[in-house]
Amino acid sequence: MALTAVVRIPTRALLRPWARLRDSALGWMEPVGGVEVSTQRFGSQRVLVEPASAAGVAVMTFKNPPVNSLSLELLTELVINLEKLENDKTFRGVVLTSDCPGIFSAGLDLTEICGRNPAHYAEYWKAVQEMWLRLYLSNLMLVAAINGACPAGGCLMSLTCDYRVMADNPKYAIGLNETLLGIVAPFWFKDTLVNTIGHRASERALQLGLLFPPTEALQVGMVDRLVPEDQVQSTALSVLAQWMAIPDHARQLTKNMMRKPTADGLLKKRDEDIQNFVSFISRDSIQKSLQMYLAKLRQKKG
Ligand SMILES: CC/C=C\C/C=C\C/C=C\CCC/C=C/C(=O)SCCNC(=O)CCNC(=O)[C@H](O)C(C)(C)COP(=O)(O)OP(=O)(O)OC[C@H]1O[C@@H](n2cnc3c(N)ncnc32)[C@H](O)[C@@H]1OP(=O)(O)O
Repeated sequence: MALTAVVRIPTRALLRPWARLRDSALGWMEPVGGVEVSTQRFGSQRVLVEPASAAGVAVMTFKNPPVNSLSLELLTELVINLEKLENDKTFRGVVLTSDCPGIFSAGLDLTEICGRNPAHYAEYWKAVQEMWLRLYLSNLMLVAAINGACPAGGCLMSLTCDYRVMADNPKYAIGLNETLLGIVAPFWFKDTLVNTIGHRASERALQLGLLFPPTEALQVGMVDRLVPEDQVQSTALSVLAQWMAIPDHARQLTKNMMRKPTADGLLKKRDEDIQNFVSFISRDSIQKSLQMYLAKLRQKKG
């Protein structure tokens, strides 16, 4: 029999200034107090959410081809779908994965931070902050099933998860490579990395913009497990099954205790962080670096 549930979407979620929702892409949303949805399969244009066969678990799949870059739309849909899962108390764990072959996520969408105006940069950065805060502090157990390349913002997204399973394919790499683009990983990207791999390894990785192939990523502690490509999702689901054995309240309080101080670092100065980002990214020299990097990416094929 089909499993269905009523999911309440708080209206406040619809009122956030950055979330100028493209309602056409979010067919399940209605600007009223709540909406009934089937948990058989839901989501939106760029984020598919499917309940897994195990009770209480969902798989969230990003499908923003060609490279799952974190566009404003994808970020918005991600946060809304996460909130929807959190409000539905039947879900306790989520696997995050990608529908783009060979790519988990190419990170921030460079077209959102290059050649736009300051108001756009501010709106976009607020959405990036929101994605990080929501994932990092989520009460749900999150496991990243990293089935492809995972640079920069893609890496950040996976680092917010409680556990990372990566495909053991030397073609893939993961890391915060911002310096290679001539930009700087902000302090909360850095803090997330430090909390995962420690200070010294982060200092080196961030300065050099290191992208670690799977074996090195495992060694440094950036991922927790490597498996053959076709077992990434099934392994992530079995990891979740183990985590589900822990009483939720104890695990959630522990997660919050570990992560809240880091999240507070941003929460205390969100507006200042947006201003810093806007003034940094608007510099001519930074825009030139980004344009050159994008041009190189585009030329690669030709
Ligand atoms: C003092 C200052 C203090 C503080 C500073 C304050 C603020 C901080 C400031 C800035 C912080 C910004 C933090 C930024 C984080 C980021 O995430 S930046 C993005 C970094 N991402 C990357 O470097 C990845 C780039 N992409 C790739 O390496 C490859 O595309 C891939 C390995 C992901 C996939 O390779 P392929 O399969 O070979 O695909 P293609 O390379 O051919 O790409 C297809 C298509 O997609 C376009 N594209 C790729 N990545 C992006 C992207 N991130 N955004 C937008 N578009 C992307 C690529 O150009 C191709 O386009 P077309 O040629 O088809 O048009």
